[in-house]
Amino acid sequence: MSKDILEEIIAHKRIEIAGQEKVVSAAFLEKQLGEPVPARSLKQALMASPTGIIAEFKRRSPSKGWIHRHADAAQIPLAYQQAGAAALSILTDEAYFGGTLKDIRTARPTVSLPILRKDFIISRYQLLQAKAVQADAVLLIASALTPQACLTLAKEAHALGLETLLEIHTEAELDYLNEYIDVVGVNNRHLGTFHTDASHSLRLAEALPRGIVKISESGISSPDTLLQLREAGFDGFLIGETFMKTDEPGEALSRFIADLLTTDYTD
Ligand SMILES: O=C(O)c1ccccc1NCC(=O)[C@H](O)[C@H](O)COP(=O)(O)O
Repeated sequence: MSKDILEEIIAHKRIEIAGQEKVVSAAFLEKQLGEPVPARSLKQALMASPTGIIAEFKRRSPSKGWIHRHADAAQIPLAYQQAGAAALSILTDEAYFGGTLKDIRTARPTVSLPILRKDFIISRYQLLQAKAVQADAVLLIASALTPQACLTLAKEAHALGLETLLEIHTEAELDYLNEYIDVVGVNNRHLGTFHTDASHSLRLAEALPRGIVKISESGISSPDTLLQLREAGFDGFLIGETFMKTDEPGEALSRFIADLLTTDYTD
């Protein structure tokens, strides 16, 4: 993704949110929510899980086009859970990723795992939407926000009972960390070229603060890579395309975990 495309996505998002707010106001959404319901904790799920895999539901991407055009949100998240995922990520951006908030609403009653709303969050309205469909955590992308906006959104997310995943790509973006961030993720996807390189996380690992749950995101396609990342201190691994490009993403995750366990024990 070029920086221009990130800017394009964010510009589109602003227009999209303004349109949505005209149809369903923030005040209406807030009223629907009632008392804050505690989220299923992504952080705790990652710490407790033997795999640490956050399995992603992703129909398309700006880098690859359609990956799994007719993916069913009533079937794949459940299959991921049955295969041994630690948590789920559901892309809700429609224009660039072919997802919708409805995908979380559909998946929620079928699974007990924490669900991350994966989107380009730039306003409190999107946090209300996330809560309304019973997501448990939201993504905050450093390169799409200022540190102050990140702090404000993370604080508001907590007030609504949502956990936060801060995504960084550079060491400098560690400045975005604040007391309301629950998990920090290193994105292996280069924002200028779309190139994904899991060793990017290995290079940044030393710079990450101790005592925070850490995940590595994007471009993870083998158990070997996951084990190297785990060795370097990562607790979680966000994986989408590796599973979604197959006909049966849940079975692909099952095979991945079986290979992971075999590799782990024979090391
Ligand atoms: O996937 C993309 O092409 C992409 C482009 C621009 C911004 C974000 C993008 N992906 C969102 C994600 O964070 C990934 O879906 C997630 O990290 C999983 O990555 P992968 O395992 O490589 O599908």
